[in-house]
Amino acid sequence: MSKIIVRGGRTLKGTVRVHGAKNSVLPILAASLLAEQGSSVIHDVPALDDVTNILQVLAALGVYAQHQDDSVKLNAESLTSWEAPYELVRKMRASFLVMGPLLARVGKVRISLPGGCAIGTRPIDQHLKGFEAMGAEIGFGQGSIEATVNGKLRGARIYLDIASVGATENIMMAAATADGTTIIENAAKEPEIVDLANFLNAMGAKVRGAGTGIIRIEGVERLHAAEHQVIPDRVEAGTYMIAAAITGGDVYVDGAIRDHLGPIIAKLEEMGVQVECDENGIRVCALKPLRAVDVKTLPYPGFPTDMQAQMMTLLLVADGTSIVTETVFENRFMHVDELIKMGAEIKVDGRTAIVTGGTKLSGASVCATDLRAGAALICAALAADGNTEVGGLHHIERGYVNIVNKLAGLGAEIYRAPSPEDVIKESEKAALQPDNLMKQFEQRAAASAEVVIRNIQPTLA
Ligand SMILES: CC(=O)N[C@H]1[C@@H](OP(=O)(O)OP(=O)(O)OC[C@H]2O[C@@H](n3ccc(=O)[nH]c3=O)[C@H](O)[C@@H]2O)O[C@H](CO)[C@@H](O)[C@@H]1O
Ligand SMILES: C=C(OP(=O)(O)O)C(=O)O
Repeated sequence: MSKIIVRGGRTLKGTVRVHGAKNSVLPILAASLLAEQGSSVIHDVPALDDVTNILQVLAALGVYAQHQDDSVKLNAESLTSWEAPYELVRKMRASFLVMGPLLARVGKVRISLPGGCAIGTRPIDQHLKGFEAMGAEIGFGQGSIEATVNGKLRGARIYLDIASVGATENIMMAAATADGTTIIENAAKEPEIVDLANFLNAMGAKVRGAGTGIIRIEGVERLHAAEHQVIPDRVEAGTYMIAAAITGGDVYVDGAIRDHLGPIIAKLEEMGVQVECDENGIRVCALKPLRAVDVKTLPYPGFPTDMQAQMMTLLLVADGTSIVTETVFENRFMHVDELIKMGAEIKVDGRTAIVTGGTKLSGASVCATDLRAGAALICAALAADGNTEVGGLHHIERGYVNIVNKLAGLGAEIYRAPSPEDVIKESEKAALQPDNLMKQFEQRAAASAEVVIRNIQPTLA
């Protein structure tokens, strides 16, 4: 198993750049399915496992994708399938975001039910309620959902029981080319919803009100390809802000957007961390002892659940006791047991964790149980005495581009120790690179030429 190894105690200093937002790029790539004409170009696409995965799902549906640096060009003019392969959907819940665009574009979709995962059961009833209200017929069988619509989807008024990010996105995409107007009430307000709406509008859609609780989508005849720059990742930015604060450091997070990080900034300031924002990024400086604060996760603009685990690690080094309440997912305290291995004092009671600050953290062998739990363990390791080995890297690599290099660039003592299987996988991957394939071909050609010459020479002699 590959591991990240951190020797704690270094103060982080310098500048770190934030990549494009995972949670924006996934629905935006799914939305590219809606373009009947031309090639969409998406900029600042982070090189994450989740991105590779959704691109594979799109490829299986007939989308032709080309990478250039951190941009991706996608042509969805000729779709070839309406079935998202089980093997790919199983790997990533967000694959479910192709359901809305496929229903709109092809009128038919088969996709496996996304399972629950470490952080909660994560049902999809609100997505399906929206599609049904728009005229789709939904059937279940053998772990899959099949949805069909007779003719076109129809605009509808849809009240979401929960302001679900994924359901809001899926319904927005389905509604973009529906007959008539769709109104989503109690819609999610996250910045990623606004980013998706901007992309859809650039494709010719008429989406109004994204970022508020009521989104109005006037269906248009068809959508075309568009160019779009993904917003910076607020969770990645927030994670580096916490990493800076937990080491008493001074870090400029290049690309972080103040308006997307309101609750993180507010909590850091309540704790006594100095935060300065300008139009290009956010500087975090934590020189004084930190104060304990209470944190409750809520849908945007509340404190993001995706920052709860990282924030909890910062509370461990503050003076006093803090209460952390998780209201979005029912099982998102999996990092607590791992933090306890590092000497943390945390008591969990249902959806509340009582965090005793000021206890000394020490290095241990721990494992990421989900993406943000992994980020939190790395933050804790930066502040701990001695070496920490963090396993479960496949979770972390879903959401952080080059986390090891970025932290090392800020002065952390951190490296990635690959497993023997990883070394083999890397050499297999390298062998498949076009340059290396050509070299292998040339080597084989030279070797066989040598054999031929050796075989021929005695005859000639
Ligand atoms: C790829 C992506 O963007 N992922 C983010 C998205 O996930 P995702 O879109 O899956 O999260 P949702 O907003 O849908 O989920 C919020 C809550 O609603 C519940 N729910 C959701 C849908 C539904 O049909 N029924 C239902 O009960 C979920 O179980 C959860 O308890 O928003 C979450 C909440 O900010 C973030 O943690 C994830 O990082
Ligand atoms: C929970 C997360 O992502 P996903 O919805 O893709 O599982 C996350 O980004 O923290």
